[in-house]
Amino acid sequence: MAKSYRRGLWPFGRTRQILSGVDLALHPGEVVGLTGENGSGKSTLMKILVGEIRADQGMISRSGRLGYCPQTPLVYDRLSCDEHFDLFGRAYGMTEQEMAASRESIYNEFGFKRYARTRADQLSGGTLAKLNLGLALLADPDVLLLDEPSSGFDWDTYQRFWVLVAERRAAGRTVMIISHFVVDENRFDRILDIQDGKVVVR
Ligand SMILES: Nc1ncnc2c1ncn2[C@@H]1O[C@H](COP(=O)(O)OP(=O)(O)OP(=O)(O)O)[C@@H](O)[C@H]1O
Repeated sequence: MAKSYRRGLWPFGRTRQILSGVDLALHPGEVVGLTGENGSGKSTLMKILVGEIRADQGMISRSGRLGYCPQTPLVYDRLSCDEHFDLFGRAYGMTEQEMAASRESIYNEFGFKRYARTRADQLSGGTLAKLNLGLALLADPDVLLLDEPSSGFDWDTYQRFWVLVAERRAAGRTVMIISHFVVDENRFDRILDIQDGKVVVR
């Protein structure tokens, strides 16, 4: 696939090619890392994979349920954590029982039940990151796409995050994570690097 962005107003703007000839496939039961220098196109690629933006050229085929954790949390300032889970659960078509069970397990896993009724605009950055990840996990997606999910996490949450990723892999789910940390390298089955608009295996 290929993607370029136009900068400036038409007809004076210039087009900048971000991705060119990207070809990748994600398989069940694997944890894939996506790296690349700042501005290389990692978030752009992930946004294309989830359908948030369109590629200029190419074809994407998806199967199963997708969960997406964007780099900047997409939340509603005035809704509480509970209300977010409720809203997303309905959008996913989950029953009340399924949604409540999943929500409680996410609260327990990441230890933020005490903020269940706190509005998003009153959460700390780390708790907001937990909510962002929790919303992506809510419907137990087959494919989980995470754009730098752990940047606001404390050490304990960071460890729990990787346990959860390992559990998903064991359950045959796919996880793709944008990460800058070389220290995480051994946690991935494959690491893909974006270089000059293309995906290369590291
Ligand atoms: N909507 C947009 N319009 C114009 N240019 C954009 C747009 N979104 C991203 N870009 C540009 O495309 C390039 C790739 O951006 P992207 O966010 O995909 O990079 P990234 O690899 O995720 O970066 P980082 O590591 O800093 O998060 C950057 O130069 C960015 O400025």
